[in-house]
Amino acid sequence: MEKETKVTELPHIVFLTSPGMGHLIPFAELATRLACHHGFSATFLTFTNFSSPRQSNFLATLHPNISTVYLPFIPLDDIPNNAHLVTILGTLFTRSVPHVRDALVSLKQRTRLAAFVPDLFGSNLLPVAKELSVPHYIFFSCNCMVLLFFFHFPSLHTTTTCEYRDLPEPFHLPGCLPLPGKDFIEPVMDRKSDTYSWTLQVMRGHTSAQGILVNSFETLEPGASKALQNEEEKHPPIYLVGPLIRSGLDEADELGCVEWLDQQPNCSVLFVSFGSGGTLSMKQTTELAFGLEASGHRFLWVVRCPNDSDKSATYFNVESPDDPQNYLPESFVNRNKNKGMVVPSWAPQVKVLSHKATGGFLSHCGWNSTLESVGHGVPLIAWPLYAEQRMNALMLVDGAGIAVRPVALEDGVVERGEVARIVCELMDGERGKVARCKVKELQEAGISALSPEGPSHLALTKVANQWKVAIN
Ligand SMILES: O=c1ccn([C@@H]2O[C@H](COP(=O)(O)OP(=O)(O)O[C@H]3O[C@H](CO)[C@@H](O)[C@H](O)[C@H]3O)[C@@H](O)[C@H]2O)c(=O)[nH]1
Repeated sequence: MEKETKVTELPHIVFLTSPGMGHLIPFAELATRLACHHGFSATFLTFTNFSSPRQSNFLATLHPNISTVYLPFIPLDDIPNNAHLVTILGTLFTRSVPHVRDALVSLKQRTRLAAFVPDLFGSNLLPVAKELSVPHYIFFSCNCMVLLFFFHFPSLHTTTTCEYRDLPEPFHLPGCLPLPGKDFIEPVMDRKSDTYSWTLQVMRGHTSAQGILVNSFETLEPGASKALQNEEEKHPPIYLVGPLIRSGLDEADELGCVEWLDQQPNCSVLFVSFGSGGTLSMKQTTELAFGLEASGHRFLWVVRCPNDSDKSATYFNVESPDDPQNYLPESFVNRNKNKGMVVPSWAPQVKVLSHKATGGFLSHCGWNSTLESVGHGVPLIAWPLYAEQRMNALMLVDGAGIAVRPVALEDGVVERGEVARIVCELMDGERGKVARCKVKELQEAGISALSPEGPSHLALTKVANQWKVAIN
């Protein structure tokens, strides 16, 4: 009889992710693949700060060879309440250095530690692993275009002085569409801010990784992925390992979204959701509600309590405490009960996107949502809110051609008439038809990238083998 390998004998990877489901989900998928297909065990180092029941429940359901270690609580009392997300994360990661060092030392004694892999905010922790002679890589949960931006932006920073929205010409990243300054990632939009300095530091830190795993695949970003390969001598080796998305089978559905979808015609429902952190202003929530209603199309809308100042207000804790009837237009829910379902805070997104009744996705273009939409052949309405989402939207609409985008007024609000127009355009217009065909092609390409002979599977195998060799 074959002897079973003990978990402690397996090569071991330590992951460190920012708080927030948007970062945790793709890491969990990567860890699961490494455990199931490549014989690894793993530990998630997790911040006690901002940990939520949703996150801890999620971590508890992972593969048995994946465990969680909570880092000690890190005081952040000196950070203003209204500090930007990036400032909070930058401070959190920097202050975690001694705790991460302790955890790595201890795991090095107890396991066959093969690599330390933080997310993009953890780039300033790579030197800690280097000091301990632990291989150190980054898992980049955004796309190739954003990674190119990370590599090329620091030189733009030294050669320009104006705010980027005032740049006279778009920024030319190799292999990408010209990028207007107004569409740069949102944390660099104010050069004098703390957030700007943190972002620059995070970007520069990427060059000290021994390799960067990217959650994307060649067919989705042919130009950008090629450009990354062409300039490989300028940065760490890049491994495209995507699209890593969840199967969704284990998603809870307490509010009966699937049951409701079962009663709708094929391809008739627009799913509306802004990821784990996205919130709209009161005015925008009202306009979106009336616009969805006026479109005449069916919809399943994940609603959050409006916030007029912060578009990422629910990032650390997605639960929206208020009853949606308190902030949606009067009798909206009742009036639309035959055609629309409103779900507060959270829906089983992968189950929804994989349902045959779902025909479109109005999304903030978070990269996981984008990959999940592609992975299920669902075309999008691009509605970027913060972070790198404007860059994603540009790529999805003008590059991949799998999304349409509404036109906003000068104050950023998309009015109800425009909402109705764009919903009809996606669900039964010409551009929607083209987007639907293209996204189905990409869906196939994504499946084949991850198949046993596919480039993403082979890229992950290559890194996994390097990690195994390093500990032998
Ligand atoms: O009701 C919901 C809402 C979200 N999700 C899941 O939560 C994840 C959300 O991820 P994403 O779409 O990437 O959005 P964010 O949570 O906003 O992700 C952050 O992290 C991403 C990856 O780094 C970035 O692309 C985003 O801009 C950033 O905001 C996805 O897996 C969704 O399936 C659900 O299951 N149900």
